[in-house]
Amino acid sequence: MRFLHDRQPQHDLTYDDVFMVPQHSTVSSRFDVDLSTDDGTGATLPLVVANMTAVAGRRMAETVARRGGITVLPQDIPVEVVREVVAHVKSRHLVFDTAIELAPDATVGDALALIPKRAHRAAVVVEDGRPVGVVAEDDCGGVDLFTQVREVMSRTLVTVPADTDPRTAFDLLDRARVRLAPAVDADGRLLGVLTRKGALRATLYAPAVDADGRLRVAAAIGVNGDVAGKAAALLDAGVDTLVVDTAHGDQDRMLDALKAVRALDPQVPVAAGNIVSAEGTRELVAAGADIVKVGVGPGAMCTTRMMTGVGRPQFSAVLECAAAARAEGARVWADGGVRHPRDVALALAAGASSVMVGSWFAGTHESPGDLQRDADGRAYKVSFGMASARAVAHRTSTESSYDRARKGLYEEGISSSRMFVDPQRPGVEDLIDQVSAGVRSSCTYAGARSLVELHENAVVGVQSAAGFHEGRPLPAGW
Ligand SMILES: NC(=O)C1=CN([C@@H]2O[C@H](COP(=O)(O)OP(=O)(O)OC[C@H]3O[C@@H](n4cnc5c(N)ncnc54)[C@H](OP(=O)(O)O)[C@@H]3O)[C@@H](O)[C@H]2O)C=CC1
Ligand SMILES: Nc1nc2c(ncn2[C@@H]2O[C@H](COP(=O)(O)O)[C@@H](O)[C@H]2O)c(=O)[nH]1
Ligand SMILES: [K+]
Repeated sequence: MRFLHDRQPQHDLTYDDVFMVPQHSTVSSRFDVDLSTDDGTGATLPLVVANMTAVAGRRMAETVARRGGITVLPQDIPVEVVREVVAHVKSRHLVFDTAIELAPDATVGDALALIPKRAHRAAVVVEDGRPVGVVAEDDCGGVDLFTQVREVMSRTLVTVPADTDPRTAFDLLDRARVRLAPAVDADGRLLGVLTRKGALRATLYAPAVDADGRLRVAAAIGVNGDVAGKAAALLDAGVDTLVVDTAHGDQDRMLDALKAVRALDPQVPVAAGNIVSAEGTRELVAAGADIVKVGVGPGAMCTTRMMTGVGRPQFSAVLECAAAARAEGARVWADGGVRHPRDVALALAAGASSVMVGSWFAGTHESPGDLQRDADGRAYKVSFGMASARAVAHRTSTESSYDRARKGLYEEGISSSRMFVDPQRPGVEDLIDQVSAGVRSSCTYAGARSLVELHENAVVGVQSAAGFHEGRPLPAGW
């Protein structure tokens, strides 16, 4: 990446401060762009879901890995639960979404409680392991909550045989004019659900899979306690990337933690952070990090900059740290502050191998929280920061009352925020579609067929607030 007219900026910049200038391109289609990362994680899409309790759970991990990204399970989850989640994610089908299964005598109330947990917004009614009907939200209107689902389900079933290729499945669903169909094995047993969009996506994305062809998932540990023991347990559980995470990554505890993890000879990439300087990057790489997590203060749930005055505008932090990491053969993830596809493209242009997203993905069906509605009926999920009083209280629940009270003083995150679900893009895959479309397009504007070429070719200029404002759409006119 170079700056327009080779003018070096006089101050640090964030995503809103910069823009990319189109370059001559020989890439004739956005579908010709390869978005695979080169950081050893096996991701075919440069997105990492942040290790935040309100964002990253099993459902998110499965869905994002199916489209090529990676989810980092938070450090606050007990190891035995991580083990169970990893096994679950690795048992998921690479094409079909996991169905909500209901017995015919389950109630409409059961269906309505479970359907919001799936972006495809339906449940499959199953008898002896075989689908006998589908219940969508619309089928549940105007009946008592204790009505059995067998009375409201649609019985005209289109099923997709297991070995159908996604393009054929798309045509099958299109011709049958159904939005979704249960997928079945040769004995007619339920394997999952395929929507028309899911079939289309299966032709566009490649799942992030391990050497055995199973979906990949990462997990985080902190820098306190028995770091080696916890890391060994996570590796044994089968995590595909280990993330060592703390607010101030450039500290002795982190270097000790990294050395302890390295001593285990993990056969998976190790990410560590957070830092925002070239020196910090070099230290973490020297201590054993393959990937360095960059970002202090840009996160949506993060109050660090207001509390401490510490941090660094994220675009400059990523640019400097990515150069330092690449010089040592390592990579960086740009962590935090991503609110638009453009932010992802700019972080990749600056040299990040992948981009971490937290809060933006909290407001989707796949995040762990329950869907709630405000007084105007707008759907939302609750999000909170990992250094918020809420998260700290949870993390320290086994410590003495005195220690908990002491730690409770150092709050650097928001404890409760409403992340509204975009009615046009309620699922994380809808947001992934948007990011992937935006970044593929950025690459062709930069004449790049891959993310490496995007970083090499990108020409970035600095803009005023008016320049940024000019780029915003005006859906309501002016
Ligand atoms: N990217 C960002 O900007 C930030 C991210 N976070 C996220 O919050 C989560 C919790 O992280 P964290 O607060 O580090 O908690 P941890 O439980 O990981 O503890 C951090 C350790 O570092 C010590 N420490 C020393 N200086 C600091 C400092 N300035 N800030 C925090 N800890 C310090 C703490 O000791 P003692 O408590 O005795 O001081 C403690 O032992 C992580 O997921 C992290 O990524 C949190 C803040 C900023
Ligand atoms: N200072 C704090 N930073 C936090 C907290 N919880 C998470 N984070 C950081 O934010 C990113 C995600 O950023 P987002 O803009 O996509 O939400 C995450 O990976 C952490 O680095 C917190 O409580 N305080
Ligand atoms: K912030």
